[in-house]
Amino acid sequence: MSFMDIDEKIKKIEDEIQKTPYNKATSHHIGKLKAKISKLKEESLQRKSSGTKGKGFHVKKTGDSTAVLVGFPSVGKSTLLNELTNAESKVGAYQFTTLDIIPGIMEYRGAKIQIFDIPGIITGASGGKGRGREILSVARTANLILIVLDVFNPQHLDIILRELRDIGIHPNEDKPDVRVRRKKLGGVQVSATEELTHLDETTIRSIINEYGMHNADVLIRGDVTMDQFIDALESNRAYIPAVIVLNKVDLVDDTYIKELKKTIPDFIPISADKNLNINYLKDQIFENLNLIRVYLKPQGKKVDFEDPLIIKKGTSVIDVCGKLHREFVKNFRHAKIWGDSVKFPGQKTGPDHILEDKDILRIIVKK
Ligand SMILES: Nc1nc2c(ncn2[C@@H]2O[C@H](COP(=O)(O)OP(=O)(O)OP(=O)(O)O)[C@@H](O)[C@H]2O)c(=O)[nH]1
Repeated sequence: MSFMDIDEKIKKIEDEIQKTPYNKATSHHIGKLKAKISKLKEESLQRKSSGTKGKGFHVKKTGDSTAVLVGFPSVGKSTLLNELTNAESKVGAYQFTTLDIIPGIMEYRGAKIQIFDIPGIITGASGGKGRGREILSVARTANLILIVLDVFNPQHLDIILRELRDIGIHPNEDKPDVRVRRKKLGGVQVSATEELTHLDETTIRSIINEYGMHNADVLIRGDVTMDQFIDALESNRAYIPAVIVLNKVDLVDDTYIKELKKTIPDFIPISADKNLNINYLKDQIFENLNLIRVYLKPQGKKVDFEDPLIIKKGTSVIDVCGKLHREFVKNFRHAKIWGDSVKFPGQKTGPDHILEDKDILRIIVKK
């Protein structure tokens, strides 16, 4: 099947969905059609990326975590990258100055966060859509997406979100909790932990069948929608937190910003050029990456406040031991902690204790 065939096929099925009234009796049919579309889109994506293999949008990751800047040309991504990081990205007074992926390192609260600038989301006539998508797929590998909007073009947000979704990225969404276990016999058995208001068993079966499974146990947690259920069956989905950044606010007044707040609920207003609100943005990047700092206190030594260990929120004491040295895991006795995660300073904890930002940690091992 050529690209054209795939696109046409998708269009045809979309038209059919449009024409089909949605009700209990048609739900399973619509589910099947949506699953077909999802599979075709996946096929088209796979081809686009294999076609350009080796041309190199592979970016080396360094640092504790990575974020990527996504936006239209000339919204000020290069300027912002230069403000946030040590990179020296070219800033152009015309569009399309950024043609490569430019990485920079932002040092903040002792963490080294790698930030990529990728070319504007619409890459223009020469780039073509396929290449644009290819580049955009770099976002898939990031831990955080920074959607950069120009203050005069807030409507770009919807386009960006759609483009991201088209390549399987779901910004700010939780991964649907759906487990499917194939079996040899017994048909499709569905169990759910709560009432499903968007899906019935026939629809679930029809979708599962479309994916070539006729015997399987399906366990669903949460009231998932039909689209979420289909997404859960695709392996290629990325659920990544995103922050919306509104740049060039130096060009408008407060009333303008207030108006925008009515249509875009959550954005961070900044001016990359005039250095407005950049520190707050750094703070929000750190927060949304879900990072915390832990200061280590080696036995008989002072706390190392200079070089904190940067870890993910939710990390336990024993996970930290694993990062440091396997001896700490093997000979772990207990930990002593000073900070927000404990009731009193120097409290003894076990291996499963979850650390919090700015905790001081001392690991005590068996002699
Ligand atoms: N007034 C104002 N101008 C800005 C701001 N940030 C960037 N600019 C200007 O906007 C223009 C585009 O900035 P770039 O940083 O090159 O934009 P870009 O998004 O990297 O553009 P591409 O490389 O084409 O993708 C330049 O003339 C910048 O000086 C800002 O906060 N306020």
